[in-house]
Amino acid sequence: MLSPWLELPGTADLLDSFSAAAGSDLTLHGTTSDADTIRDTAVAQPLIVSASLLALRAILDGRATPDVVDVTAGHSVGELSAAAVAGVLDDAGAVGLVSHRARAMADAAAAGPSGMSAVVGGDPDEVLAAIEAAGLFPANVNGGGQVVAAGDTERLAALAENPPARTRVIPLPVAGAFHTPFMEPARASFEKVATTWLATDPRLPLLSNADGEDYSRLGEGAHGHGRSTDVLTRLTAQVTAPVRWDRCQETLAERGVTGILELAPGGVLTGLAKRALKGVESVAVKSPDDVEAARDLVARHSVVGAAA
Ligand SMILES: CC(C)(COP(=O)(O)OP(=O)(O)OC[C@H]1O[C@@H](n2cnc3c(N)ncnc32)[C@H](O)[C@@H]1OP(=O)(O)O)[C@@H](O)C(=O)NCCC(=O)NCCSC(=O)CC(=O)O
Repeated sequence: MLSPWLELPGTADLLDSFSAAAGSDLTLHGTTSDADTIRDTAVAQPLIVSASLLALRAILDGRATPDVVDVTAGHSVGELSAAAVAGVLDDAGAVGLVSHRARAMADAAAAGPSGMSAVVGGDPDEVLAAIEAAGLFPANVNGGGQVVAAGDTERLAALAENPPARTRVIPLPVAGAFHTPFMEPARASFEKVATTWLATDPRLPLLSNADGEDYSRLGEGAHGHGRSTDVLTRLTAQVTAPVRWDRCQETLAERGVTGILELAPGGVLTGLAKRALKGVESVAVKSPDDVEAARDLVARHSVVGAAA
């Protein structure tokens, strides 16, 4: 997963700093660990955030993010990467924080057989009703006709056997029912770490998974504490709350976004954007081979980049 990035100058040192922050050997996991090892949530989440941030630094090549990016958002675990893109967390801080999140979620997922399945297509109201009737939760509302159901494994199997009209149910390779009440023990233990984590206010517009709002437009910050506290509070709540990626995409559309860059490992969000944000150009940065296309997209679409 990380081998191609390690061929770029400076990346090995950056990854060493991420390993130190994570308290685990991410270079080993990102290069030679087997698929089962890195599928473990406790390993997967810090690896995903590391891949995103190695890609970001490669694309920026020493430039400051606010000089290039007009707005940023991340999906579930990616919301921590987005917080780093916005400068709320420094890169190693994001990897350190996500490592705590990952261990807490892995522990909570080990409590019983649970999982997640994407429901694609169909009538949105019927899909939500069917998920509820099956005793499951609409964990990720991804837009473009995709809702991820989460909960007990047997109930997910029953939904797949009896899917809502005109839908397909696609099981996801994840260890538990993330973003649902199943994760309450993880939320409670993560909260103790997250709420005191070192953070600063966003330096560019950052959208929240809770409702797609830009943090600079939220009311909480007006009540005596900074935006960084809002971000940490919402990152904690996100562990048990639905990811409203549909609303994040709606905000991107309202802001007139014309180009989207998806950081590594990359691919799922550009896939969703092709359905929900038709006509918006996107590049998924999967390996260093995509960096030139990413820079080209930024050069043609970034408003702040054009001004800088
Ligand atoms: C469901 C996916 C696997 C689908 O990805 P694909 O690359 O296969 O996408 P695709 O576009 O080819 O779609 C697969 C098939 O479904 C069909 N299809 C897709 N979307 C459709 C729609 N809206 N309506 C009708 N059909 C649809 C396609 O036509 C295709 O059919 P055909 O096969 O006939 O061509 C992906 O979008 C995904 O991973 N979504 C879930 C994202 C997510 O929420 N992850 C959970 C993260 S939890 C997490 O991260 C935990 C944490 O917080 O840390």
